[in-house]
Amino acid sequence: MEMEIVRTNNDQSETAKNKNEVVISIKGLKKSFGEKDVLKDINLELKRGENIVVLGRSGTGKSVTIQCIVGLLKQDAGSLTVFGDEVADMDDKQLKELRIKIGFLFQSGALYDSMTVRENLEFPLTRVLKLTDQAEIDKRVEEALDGVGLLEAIDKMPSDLSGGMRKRAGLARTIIVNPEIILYDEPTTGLDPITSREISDLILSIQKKYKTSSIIITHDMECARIAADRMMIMDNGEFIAEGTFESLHKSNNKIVASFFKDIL
Ligand SMILES: Nc1ncnc2c1ncn2[C@@H]1O[C@H](COP(=O)(O)OP(=O)(O)OP(=O)(O)O)[C@@H](O)[C@H]1O
Repeated sequence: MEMEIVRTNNDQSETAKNKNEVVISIKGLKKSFGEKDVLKDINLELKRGENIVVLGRSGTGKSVTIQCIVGLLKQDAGSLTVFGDEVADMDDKQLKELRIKIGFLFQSGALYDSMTVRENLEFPLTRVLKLTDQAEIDKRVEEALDGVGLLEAIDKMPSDLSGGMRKRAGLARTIIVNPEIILYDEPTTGLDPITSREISDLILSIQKKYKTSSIIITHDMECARIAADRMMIMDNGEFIAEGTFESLHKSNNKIVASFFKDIL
């Protein structure tokens, strides 16, 4: 299918103009499971400092793409590089290093229920970065929690937190190892509209503060409006359109328009 590229004069944002380094490059990616061709021809370039929102109907291949990026799945054909290195060729040591550079925020926030918020945040510092200096660990835990506005909950258990607070804690645990790239899988799912908005604002402020590059998979159009520098629409294993929120909003493509049907 021909990709529809919708652009407006505003597309050359500061981000696009100044930061042309490509951090993730995906070319002609294909992945099948048995008879089912899930990824047919995925092409994407994530630039340094950029937030890309990926929209797509259920079962269209978004999660499979993310799993290829972190090396949990291997493509059948095509190329996928992160900072110039082909992920499919990486050995276990290189994959470990890759997964430190790429933070991943799961839908649930993925906190350990039996640990306090503090212990949840210490975990990647001691287990992944192998830090041992308790003063440094405390400082980083407090800074990360402060960055997501959750310092007061440091000694709480996850079960004592609201859904929005759990997301914040999950986000703090993602940023604490200073990832250069963050992959968000449905970051606002299950939250009320006001809390969703707060999380979307936080995703934007993390991009600015930590200079991260992100791919955000979401069905939440408000999240897309707030956090996306660029949006890409996936359908049936391919991207069929890309552009800013405003430019895609004007698209006549039926699939693209279906995502914007409730947007004024
Ligand atoms: N490990 C696997 N083995 C077999 N089939 C799989 C596997 N992983 C994904 N699939 C199939 O690939 C297709 C795309 O799945 P994927 O999870 O990427 O969809 P998605 O776009 O993320 O959807 P959603 O929005 O529902 O999360 C689905 O039909 C799914 O059943």
